[in-house]
Amino acid sequence: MLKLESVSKSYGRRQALDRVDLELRPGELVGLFGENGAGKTTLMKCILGYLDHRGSITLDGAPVTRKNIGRLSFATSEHSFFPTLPAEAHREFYRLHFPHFREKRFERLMDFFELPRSRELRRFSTGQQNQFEVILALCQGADYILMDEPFAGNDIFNREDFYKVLLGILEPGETVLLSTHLLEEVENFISRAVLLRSGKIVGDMPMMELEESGRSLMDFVKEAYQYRPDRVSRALSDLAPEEE
Ligand SMILES: Nc1ncnc2c1ncn2[C@@H]1O[C@H](COP(=O)(O)OP(=O)(O)OP(=O)(O)O)[C@@H](O)[C@H]1O
Repeated sequence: MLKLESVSKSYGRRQALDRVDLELRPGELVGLFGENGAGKTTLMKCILGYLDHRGSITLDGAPVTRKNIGRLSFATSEHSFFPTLPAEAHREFYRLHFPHFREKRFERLMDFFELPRSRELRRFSTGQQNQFEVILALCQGADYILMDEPFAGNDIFNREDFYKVLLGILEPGETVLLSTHLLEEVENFISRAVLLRSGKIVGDMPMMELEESGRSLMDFVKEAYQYRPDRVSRALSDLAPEEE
């Protein structure tokens, strides 16, 4: 289990995470939602040890260190691959460095996205780079796969099909934490929804429970955020040019 206890993070005076408690259990597919600046990326970077923070983060009871960091993988739109290497060189690198590298899955996903194996990554389109970033995170052999808006800029056909493929290939013990703004697209993929607002968890709901209550993910997010439908009309009337 990946466990966060009272995790807080500030950038100078700006508090990005405020005493976050969160447990991710093996096999869960968790959607992490929240408005721009809610703290989703910061949360993932704290889990990965990229950022100093207060509070505790443990993997099966042990702090995240060089010893167990390989159990976590990360796909980010900031990209973490080597731009001057082709896909096939990444496959070799991962095979050498990650004992649980999933080579068969790598080949299948490369075929699914129809990515060229011998072209340097910097010559991929942004969408293809995102796809490759996700492939690496899924094939590293990690138990906890963190994905931070992995498909920002990708076309809808690839994204929707991809979530179906993902459901088919994930093994029971693999856990996914996926941050995205595209609620409808992942509604049928995730098993649990976690909502962040101003660095605090304001909602945490198993999708089964949500379905049983007859509400959609969007309903849940709007409730938790106390969404105000009059916000747009108010902003427009405030911003409208004054009459002479
Ligand atoms: N390097 C940084 N320096 C200062 N403030 C930062 C830095 N990174 C993030 N922040 C601030 O921390 C808060 C949380 O940012 P974060 O990027 O984690 O949000 P997010 O939920 O991922 O947003 P988005 O959906 O827009 O990607 C925001 O107020 C942001 O301005």
